[in-house]
Amino acid sequence: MFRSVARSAAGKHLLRRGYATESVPDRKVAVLGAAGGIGQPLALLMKLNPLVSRLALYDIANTPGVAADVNHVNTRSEVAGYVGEDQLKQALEGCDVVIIPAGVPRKPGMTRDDLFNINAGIVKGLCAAIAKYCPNALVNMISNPVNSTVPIAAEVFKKAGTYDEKKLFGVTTLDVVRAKTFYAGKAKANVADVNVPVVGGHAGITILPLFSQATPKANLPEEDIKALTKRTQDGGTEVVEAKAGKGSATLSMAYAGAIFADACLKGLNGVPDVVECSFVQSTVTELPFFASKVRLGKNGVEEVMGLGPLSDYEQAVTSVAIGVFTLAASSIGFAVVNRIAIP
Ligand SMILES: NC(=O)C1=CN([C@@H]2O[C@H](COP(=O)(O)OP(=O)(O)OC[C@H]3O[C@@H](n4cnc5c(N)ncnc54)[C@H](O)[C@@H]3O)[C@@H](O)[C@H]2O)C=CC1
Ligand SMILES: O=C([O-])CC(=O)C(=O)O
Repeated sequence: MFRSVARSAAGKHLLRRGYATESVPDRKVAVLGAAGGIGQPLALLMKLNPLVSRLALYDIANTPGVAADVNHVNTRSEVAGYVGEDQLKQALEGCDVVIIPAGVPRKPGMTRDDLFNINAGIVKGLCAAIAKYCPNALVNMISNPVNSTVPIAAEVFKKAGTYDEKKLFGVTTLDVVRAKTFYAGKAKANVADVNVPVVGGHAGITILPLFSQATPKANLPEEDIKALTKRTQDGGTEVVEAKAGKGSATLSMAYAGAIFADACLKGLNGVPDVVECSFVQSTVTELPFFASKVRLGKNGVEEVMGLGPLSDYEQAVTSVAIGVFTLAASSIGFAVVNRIAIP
């Protein structure tokens, strides 16, 4: 449904923000896990996004308060809070984009895989509801371990007969955000001008920043590239340790999640050349899911882009990461089939 807002206050705001269109489509976005550490700032950032007309905030507790709070912000969207499974249907119906940061975060000493048992069950339940109530929505999976929660979501959607590989995304934008920040610091570049693709997955050495393709070019020495790569791969752990038991990245993740959801909305609205890195179904390597640059369009993924030219170092770390993935894939398969009862 299209609603002309060009002459309204919201329309003028959109024009000022560079979203110049005669009419802006109505778009409903849901955040599942909206009362959490990521969910709350992400709810605020999505409320600030002029492309959103309805914002549904769902959690198992506390969303009425978050929704009442965020709803007073002076932007276009109407915000509603939904709490508990009974209200999941209402939260999801009519959604164009569903963002999932529901699930437990890491504590120091844990890997993302340690979250699997709890988060796989949470994601499975939420995806079953998505299949039922908004099967055409783009799903932005934030819950960890992303390398496993995305294949689990795919399995749930396949069983429900709603799977569309163009509509399922593992959100790896925080890896890109970190790679840009760290590179800008080392290259003494303005971070706003920096671009760094990050491919692979979202855990330790599966996170592969491609600094050889970073712009602006800085010709950093090999040891700097190795240090930047390691820092990007360990970025999540850096935050987990600094928070010392109080969770993992929330604010930078909300920022990254908002960037990715905005890109999805722009793609849906037909904005050309919207490209972000994401963990998607892929034929770029032999692995079924892999993060790489993805062109977003009116149906979600329009093109999964290749890796481009890799340096010798990047080729070596990519081979190692693919090995790790292949090993893990057997356990993901086992988990999906045997440990998680797919409806
Ligand atoms: N993809 C990425 O780059 C990143 C992913 N994460 C992951 O995001 C997830 C959330 O992290 P935080 O927000 O810090 O955790 P949190 O514990 O602060 O919030 C999680 C929220 O999920 C809710 N929740 C639990 N079960 C639910 C269900 N069945 N339905 C709806 N909501 C449910 C909880 O009530 C809570 O409000 C974690 O798994 C974390 O590892 C965190 C940072 C980066
Ligand atoms: O490290 C974690 O557990 C959370 C996360 O995925 C990140 O910050 O990249």
